[in-house]
Amino acid sequence: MSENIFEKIWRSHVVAEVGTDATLVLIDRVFLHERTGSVALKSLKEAGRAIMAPAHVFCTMDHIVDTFPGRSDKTLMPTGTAFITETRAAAHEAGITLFDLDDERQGIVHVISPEQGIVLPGLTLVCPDSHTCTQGAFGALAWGIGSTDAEHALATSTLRIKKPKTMRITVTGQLGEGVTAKDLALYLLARYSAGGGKGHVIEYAGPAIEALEMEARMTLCNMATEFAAFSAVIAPDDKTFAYLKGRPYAPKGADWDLAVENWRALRSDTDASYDKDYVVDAADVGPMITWGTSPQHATTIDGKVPSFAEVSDRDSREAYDRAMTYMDLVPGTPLQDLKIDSAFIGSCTNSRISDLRRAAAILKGRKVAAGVKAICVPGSMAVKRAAEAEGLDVIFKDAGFEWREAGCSMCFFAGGESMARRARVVTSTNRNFESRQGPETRSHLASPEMVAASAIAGHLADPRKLER
Ligand SMILES: CC(C)[C@H](C(=O)O)[C@@H](O)C(=O)O
Ligand code: SF4
Repeated sequence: MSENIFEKIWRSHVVAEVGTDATLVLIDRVFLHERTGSVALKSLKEAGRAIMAPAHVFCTMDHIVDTFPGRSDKTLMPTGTAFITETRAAAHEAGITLFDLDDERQGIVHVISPEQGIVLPGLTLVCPDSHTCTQGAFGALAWGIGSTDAEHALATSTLRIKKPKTMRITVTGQLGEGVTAKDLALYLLARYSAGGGKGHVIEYAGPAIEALEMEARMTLCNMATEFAAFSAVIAPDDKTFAYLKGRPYAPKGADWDLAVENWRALRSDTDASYDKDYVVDAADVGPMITWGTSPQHATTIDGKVPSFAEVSDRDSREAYDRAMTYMDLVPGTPLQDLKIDSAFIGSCTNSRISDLRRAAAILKGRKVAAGVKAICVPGSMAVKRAAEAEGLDVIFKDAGFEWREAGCSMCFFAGGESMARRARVVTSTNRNFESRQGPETRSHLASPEMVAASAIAGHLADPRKLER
C-alpha cells in the first residue's frame, strides 16, 4: 500500500492502538526549555518518577533568559530567576543534557536542536513548545505538546495521541528574486487562513521546496503553528544530509552511511494520498507583510491596508474592527506609509546565519532611521559566533542595531524583554498577537530583509526597492 512520509514515520513508531481514537507512539527525543520544561521536570519529580531515556532528553535556556551582553541568572522577568535555577538543578538531577546559559551551544530550542544534530530524519521529537514543527524540515515528525504530555514522554518514551490528518502543499515553479520562505509562509496563511492546517500534518513538496536551503525550510515549517497544523514535514534529501553530516549528535562512520541509506526511503510514494492536497504556484508569492493581529492578516508590501470587504471571507466584522483599532490603521493606507518605532530580527523563525547574512547585505553601509530602535538577537550562540567571524555584528552595529546574546528575547514579551508601549514593530518573528512584543505593541511580521529595509527607511519598506 502506498504511503506518504508521515504515514511511514507514524507506522514505524506505533506501539499500540489504545481505544478507538488514540495511539501510543514511541518518542525518540524530548527537548525542554526553562519556561515549560521546568514545570514538567518538577512534577515528574514530585510524582516520584524517573526519566526513561535521559540520554535522549535535552534542555535549553532560551525563553526567560535575558539577551543583554553580560547577562546572568538575574532576569528582567521578575520571577524569571527561579525558572532558570530550578531548571538547572532539575536537569542535573535527572541526568539529561543541559545547554545552560554559559554553554557555547545555548540558544533557542528549535535552532540548536538541528545545529547539534539532535533532530534526525524519521525520528519523533516532542517539546513543550508550539514551534517544535520547525524541526519537521529534517523529515522528522516533531510536534509541540503540553507540560503534562511532556511528563508522560519523559517517564515512558511514549505518548498517547490521536492520529493527525495529512495535507500536502505542493509549490510549483520557483520563488522570485528577493522572495523568501517567510513570504511563502505568510502567503499561505493569507490564502488558506490561520485555521487552514488544523489537525493536519502538512507535507511541503514540489520544486520550490526542494530548492530551499535547510534554514529556509525551517522557516517555512516553523509557521505551521500559525496555520494551526499538528506539524509540518519535508522529505529529507541531499541538502538535509549535508546539513546534518558531522553534527555532534548525528551518527558517525558506518552508522552514518547506514542512516543515510534508510533516510533516502523516507519520501512519499508517488501515488500516496492525503486528506487535503493543494498546489500553489511560487510565482504568485511576493514579499509579504502583516497588517493586523493574526498571521493570516498578510498581504504584499506594495499593497494597502485592506477594507473589510476585501477580507470578509475569513474575518468577522468584529475581529477586523478590533484589529484595525488595535493596530491604529485606516483602510486604504499604503502599507509603506506606516512609520515604525522598532525593528526586531530574531526568533526561531528567522534568526539563523542565512537570515542574518541577508539582513546584513541590506544594512551594509546604511543607518537605521532616526528614532527607530533596532535589535538583532541571534538564534543561538553558535549563530552569533559564526556571524561575528564574518563581521556581520559590525555591520549590524554600524547601522545602529543592538547586537545581543542568543534567546527568544522580544519575540515574546512574557519572557520579560519588551518593546515600548504601543510601539509599531516590524519583526522577523511568527506571532503578531496583541501585546506579543510588549504592552499594546503593534507587530508587523516580515522577512529579515524586509525588517532591515524598514529599519533603514523608518517605515515599512520593500527590500527590493532600496537603492544601491
Ligand atoms: C512559552 C511557550 C510555551 C510558547 C509556545 O509554546 O509557543 C512560546 O514559545 C511562544 O512562542 O509563545
Ligand atoms: S523564539 Fe518566539 S516563537 Fe520561537 S520558541 Fe521562542 S518565544 Fe516561541
